[in-house]
Amino acid sequence: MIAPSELIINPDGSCFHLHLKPEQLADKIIMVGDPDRVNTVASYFDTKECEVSSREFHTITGTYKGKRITTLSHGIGTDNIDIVLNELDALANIDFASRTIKPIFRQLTMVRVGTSGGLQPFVPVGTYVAAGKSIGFDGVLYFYAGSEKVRDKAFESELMRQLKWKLSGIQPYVVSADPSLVKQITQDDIIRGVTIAANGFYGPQGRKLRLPLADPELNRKIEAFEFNDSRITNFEMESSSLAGLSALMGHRAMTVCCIIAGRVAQDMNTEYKGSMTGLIETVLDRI
Ligand SMILES: O=P(O)(O)O[C@H]1O[C@H](CO)[C@@H](O)[C@H]1O
Ligand SMILES: O=c1cc[nH]c(=O)[nH]1
Repeated sequence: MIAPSELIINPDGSCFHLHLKPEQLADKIIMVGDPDRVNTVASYFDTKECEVSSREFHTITGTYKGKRITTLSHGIGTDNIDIVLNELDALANIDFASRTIKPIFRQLTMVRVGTSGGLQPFVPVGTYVAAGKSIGFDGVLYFYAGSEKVRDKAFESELMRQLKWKLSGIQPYVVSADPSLVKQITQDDIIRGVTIAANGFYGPQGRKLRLPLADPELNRKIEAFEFNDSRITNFEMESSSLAGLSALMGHRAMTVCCIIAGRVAQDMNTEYKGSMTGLIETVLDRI
């Protein structure tokens, strides 16, 4: 039995942060950072079954063209993904009444639809980029046993070498999104890239406002990095722990982003919400 302090169930039978009950979760999940983007995704639904809001976690479950889908916001950062993934997995695979793991595994399919900063001239503002691989600047995955089974050690070594890594205490890790899901969602019209999930928006993505950066050359080295014909395409803030934890748990997950900041051309689309709708429609159709 999993103790009440470890799997926290609210008095209404919902999980601690998401405030969702097991029966409110669909097998297909569209995740977004911004709680308001959940409304955009759900505006395409034909039916709406439930809507729950708690902190930055806003969830709507409904149907789209006959498919039952849950859309939920995870807020910003890989640490939030730790909460969201563990609670979604608990909703699917732990019996809340007996607090025991269910004998039959239920697999979830999760697509995160996010915004991102582009790092190459071939992914200008407005491009959709899927994270075939994610580089985690965070440390969430290291707290779970067996992380080495889902990490790409060769890629990690090459990254440390080419980036002449200087930031002590941070060891970037590399994980893959679910390959069959990436194929299903990207088909032949969405770029498959390598995405850095940074543990911050400013310094960790090489943005200098008032504070100087520890390695001011890091973005230049990231942009020049090349390994096995792949380049690092974009920055966002969740894809690494999403791909890594899902792989450890046995779920299918991936991230696809719309580029809203061109870090090479130094341009920005502050009116990006309109360009997210095309990506949301594509993911709804293909999930
Ligand atoms: O637009 P979302 O989905 O939030 O994604 C990106 O935008 C946020 C930073 O502005 C981070 O969450 C990053 O991953
Ligand atoms: O530059 C960007 C834009 C959106 N989200 C990020 O994390 N970085």
